Amino acid sequence: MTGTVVLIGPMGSGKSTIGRLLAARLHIPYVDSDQLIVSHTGVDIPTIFEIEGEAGFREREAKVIADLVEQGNPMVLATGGGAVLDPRNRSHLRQMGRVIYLDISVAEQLKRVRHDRNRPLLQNTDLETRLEQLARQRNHIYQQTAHWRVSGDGLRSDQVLRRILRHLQAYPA
Ligand SMILES: Nc1ncnc2c1ncn2[C@@H]1O[C@H](COP(=O)(O)OP(=O)(O)OP(=O)(O)O)[C@@H](O)[C@H]1O
Ligand SMILES: O=C(O)C1=C[C@@H](O)[C@@H](O)[C@H](O)C1
Ligand SMILES: [Mg+2]
Repeated sequence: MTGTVVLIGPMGSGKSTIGRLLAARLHIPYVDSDQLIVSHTGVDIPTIFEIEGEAGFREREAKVIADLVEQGNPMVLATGGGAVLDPRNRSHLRQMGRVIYLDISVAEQLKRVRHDRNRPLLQNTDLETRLEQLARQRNHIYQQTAHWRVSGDGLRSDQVLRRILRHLQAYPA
């Protein structure tokens, strides 16, 4: 049942949290595109946005994802919330393996990201309005990009993990 699993979805949907758990269960490496960008640049994501703008960050993100496709080894890849905006990334992610959309409501997102300072798109703005706007812009893209969607609302990480494992078992690579 192993093969690469890619997690996509909005900020706070749990891609990084569940990605780590899933990789441990599948005994394959965990890779986080946001983390790779941070380790390559040596600065945090807000600093990259400050210096290079969102466009600069997106170019770095596309490069990291293109490099991962080349690797070809099974992994669990947690993507950044905006990775699917670039059509090159959408095609690369589907090439890598099974793409799972972690879906959560804005209400649940609000609870999870309210105090987080590490997400530049959510700073200095009315958080709820911003999250709703992003959801309108992006949710259909997550849906189109993914092979499967799992709703995480009201579920603990271990419960989401169990759902994903059941799905992967039912539909082996
Ligand atoms: N199932 C869950 N129930 C409650 N809280 C959760 C759950 N999954 C993750 N969280 C919490 O929500 C926050 C965001 O989770 P996480 O960083 O995994 O999201 P993400 O999808 O990787 O976001 P980003 O796109 O910004 O990287 C963390 O504080 C995490 O502990
Ligand atoms: O939703 C987004 O556009 C982002 C989500 C984060 O994972 C980071 O990739 C960055 O903060 C941008
Ligand atoms: Mg993350």
